[in-house]
Amino acid sequence: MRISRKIEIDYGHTLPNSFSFCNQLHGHRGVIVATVEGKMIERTGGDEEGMVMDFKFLKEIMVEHIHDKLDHGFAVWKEDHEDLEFILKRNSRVLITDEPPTAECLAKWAFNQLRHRLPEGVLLREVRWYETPNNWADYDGIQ
Ligand SMILES: Nc1nc2c(c(=O)[nH]1)N=C([C@H](O)[C@H](O)COP(=O)(O)OP(=O)(O)OP(=O)(O)O)CN2
Repeated sequence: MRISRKIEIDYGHTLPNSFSFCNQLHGHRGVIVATVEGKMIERTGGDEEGMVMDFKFLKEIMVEHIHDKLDHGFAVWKEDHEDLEFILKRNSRVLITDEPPTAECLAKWAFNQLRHRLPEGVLLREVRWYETPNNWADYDGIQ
């Protein structure tokens, strides 16, 4: 059985090598959907009976490890020295990425933020990162 939880964050980024306006400092309303898989809990009378895991706990993990790291912050590529220097002076919430902070990169980052933080028996299957309502990336831990 698979269940999914969505959170939304506001963040800035830039793709300095992009030929389009994506090379500007700009912001997005990011939507992140985590899909987890497990068996429905059968403990009779338990508070998670009939659930893979409580949506509430999945939300808490996503808020702590994704929202609270990037909401109202800025994602900057470690090789983008000029912007990195400016953003580190200006912002207290900065996510420094190994690759340009595309939707693909951020989906992978979010997946790795969650993968080892789920309850026993619950597997993270996929993270979907919407950069805009029309553009998104899916990462399943493999490619
Ligand atoms: N594979 C990727 N391509 C692009 C990425 C990305 O992360 N991965 N990012 C961008 C830009 O940052 C930008 O946010 C996308 O802009 P745009 O295509 O204009 O998005 P819209 O949804 O506003 O476009 P509509 O045409 O209005 O749907 C570029 N490429």
